Amino acid sequence: MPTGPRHDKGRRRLGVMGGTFDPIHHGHLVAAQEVASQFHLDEVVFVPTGQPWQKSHTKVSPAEDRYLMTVIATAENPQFSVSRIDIDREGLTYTIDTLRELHELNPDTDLFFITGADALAQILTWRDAEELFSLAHFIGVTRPGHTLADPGLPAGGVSLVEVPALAISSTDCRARVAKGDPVWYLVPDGVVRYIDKRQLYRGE
Ligand SMILES: Nc1ncnc2c1ncn2[C@@H]1O[C@H](COP(=O)(O)OP(=O)(O)OP(=O)(O)O)[C@@H](O)[C@H]1O
Ligand SMILES: O=C(O)c1ccc[n+]([C@@H]2O[C@H](COP(=O)([O-])O)[C@@H](O)[C@H]2O)c1
Repeated sequence: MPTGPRHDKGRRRLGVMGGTFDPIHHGHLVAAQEVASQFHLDEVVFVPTGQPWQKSHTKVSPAEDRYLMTVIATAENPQFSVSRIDIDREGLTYTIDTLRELHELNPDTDLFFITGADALAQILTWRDAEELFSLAHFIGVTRPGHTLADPGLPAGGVSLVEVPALAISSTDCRARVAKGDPVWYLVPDGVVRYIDKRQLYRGE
């Protein structure tokens, strides 16, 4: 039984998974896959942030490393792709710019922005919040430790989706690497090797 909005024949359905992806982990991949399946998406494009303004107090790895880890993690899935639009845009990253650009690049396409329950709860603080809902349908996915509650967003503009719980966060992955603990099976194998090769998260 489809749970997504009405499927308009002839229009492509593109999922957009934005994130810092420092590093990308299996929680992100499972969330994207589950939404793609429930909403009958043709493709999900992962969009690593350039400079996430709400993480300005946190040290973020170089965009090129986060982009390459996202490419490695998604390479085997024909339904997944990765976009450079946020990391190639100058200045701070705002989702309104991401969606405007994707909208122009993809005519005859409905956009579905996939985000965690924690991020969705903050969406009214995002830049040009009202216009966001005219550009995409927003899908909030469950995340262990965060309650999936409707934060009073425009009716019809938001869906909430249960995804199989994976208690993984990028923060925890970085802390594990810094301590010398393994991240095998929390992130894809190629990402473990990339972190090792580039010596990411050591000494943090
Ligand atoms: N385990 C998970 N299950 C479901 N959604 C997740 C999970 N981890 C992250 N997300 C969602 O994916 C999106 C991108 O996440 P992000 O790149 O910030 O990863 P993160 O694990 O939240 O990172 P950090 O711990 O550094 O804040 C966010 O909307 C976030 O809520
Ligand atoms: O546009 C905004 O103002 C805005 C504020 C905070 C987060 N976002 C987007 O939400 C997505 C998840 O962000 P994060 O920080 O949880 O990785 C990512 O695509 C960010 O660009 C967007």
